[in-house]
Amino acid sequence: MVLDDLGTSLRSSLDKLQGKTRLDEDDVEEIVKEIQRSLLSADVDVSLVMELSDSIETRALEEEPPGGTTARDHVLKIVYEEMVALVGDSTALPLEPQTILLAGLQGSGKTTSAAKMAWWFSTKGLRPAVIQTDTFRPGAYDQAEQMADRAEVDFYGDPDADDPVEIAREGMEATADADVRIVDTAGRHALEDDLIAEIEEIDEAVDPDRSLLVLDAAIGQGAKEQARQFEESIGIDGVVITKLDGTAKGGGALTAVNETGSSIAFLGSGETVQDIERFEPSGFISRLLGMGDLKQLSERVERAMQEAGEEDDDWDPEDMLQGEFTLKDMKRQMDAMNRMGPLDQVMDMIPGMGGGMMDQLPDDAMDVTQDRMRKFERIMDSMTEEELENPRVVGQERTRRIARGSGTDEETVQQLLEQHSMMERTIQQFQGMGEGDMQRMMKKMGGGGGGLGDMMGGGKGPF
Ligand SMILES: Nc1nc2c(ncn2[C@@H]2O[C@H](COP(=O)(O)OP(=O)(O)OP(=O)(O)O)[C@@H](O)[C@H]2O)c(=O)[nH]1
Repeated sequence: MVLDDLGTSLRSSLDKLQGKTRLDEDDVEEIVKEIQRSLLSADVDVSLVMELSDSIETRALEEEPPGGTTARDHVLKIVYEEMVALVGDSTALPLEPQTILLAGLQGSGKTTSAAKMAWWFSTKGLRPAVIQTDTFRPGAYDQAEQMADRAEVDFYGDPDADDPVEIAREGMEATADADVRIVDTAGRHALEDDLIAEIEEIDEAVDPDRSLLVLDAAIGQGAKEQARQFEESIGIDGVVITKLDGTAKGGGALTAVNETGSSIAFLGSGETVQDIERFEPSGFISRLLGMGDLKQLSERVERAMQEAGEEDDDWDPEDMLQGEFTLKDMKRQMDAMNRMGPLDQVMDMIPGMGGGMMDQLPDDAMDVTQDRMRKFERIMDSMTEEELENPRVVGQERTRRIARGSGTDEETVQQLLEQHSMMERTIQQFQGMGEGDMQRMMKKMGGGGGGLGDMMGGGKGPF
């Protein structure tokens, strides 16, 4: 993930301030050095690193912490504010009808991002369309069409035409019904003059509301020059960072954001159309600093719950908070969890659980959890309807039968039943609460006591 290393090292130097009420120059110097080291090793441009660390240093030494604030919280707040300002302190893309032009070098991920963004807008109730103008790369048309199909969004392209400007113009007419039009353009190996001339013409033809620069997270120092050129030719309003699922550090993208005076718009982290997140500066930096990101988490939970419910017409998550919590409900919750994405990503969004906690778990801890979830699923598949509805009927004999039928052992069946009663107790506590208060629910999840947090190994459950 971008600047992962920065998050980890910052947290450890901030932790050294624990208990202190006053900061001395040595403390500040140490933290600033840590920040510089991490940013530079993440490929952020040197002058930008100096600028950022200077302002953190000055503020940490000059600003008086408000009464009652510890030295650690004071520095954390300053680092947070400066980092948010660095990545762009507003959300680059409003949720409204608009035309978006995508620019970037070959292979940066424009075509994939066009479909992903279209999918994202469609989940927000807008009608998107992708317009493919890449006549340069053979196969670009088919790839774009297939991805738009997977995203279930409108698509326009013309495999027989060879003038991208003409395709763009016709595409705008053909997609007049769409709310959000995303115009994909051709990339080249490097910033050649003809690429710039072509994108300027497309820019003129479609007159976009926003132009976004698509950057591979692996790009290093080259980002600055690229950003400058695109900024000069078409004006850049935001950056889409792709391939964050790889090992890249993403520092170059931050440099591009700074160079264009824009913000990060989207983060791409995989090859399927759903692997995208709208960038929210405060949430992102909170996550980086180990403060959690409740907003993203609640979006994911909501989506996963919806998807799990779509396949099961009789199920309404609200019911769970009213009546009994059966093993069937638990199974649905597990399904929903599986849909939320890799557990370590989800964990990072939970306050108090993310931010480095994962680093401290043994490497195979998550595998054990996933493995356990799969076993639980098999066990539930071997249970009768009656047992699923009322697990209390499962005595020793039935436990033996279920263990045999599911190819697991009696101990695991027992653990499942214990897990269920723990979750049932937690759900019963929720039943007394007001309407879906995510914040409190998440606290529960993170704090142990039988909720989803336990299922992920966060509490004292059987994992
Ligand atoms: N792992 C991963 N792969 C990605 C991501 N985004 C794009 N890719 C892959 O990167 C490759 C290039 O992506 P494209 O979307 O074709 O890139 P492009 O910028 O349209 O390329 P040109 O049309 O040649 O300019 C493809 O194999 C994509 O599947 C991502 O977020 N994660």
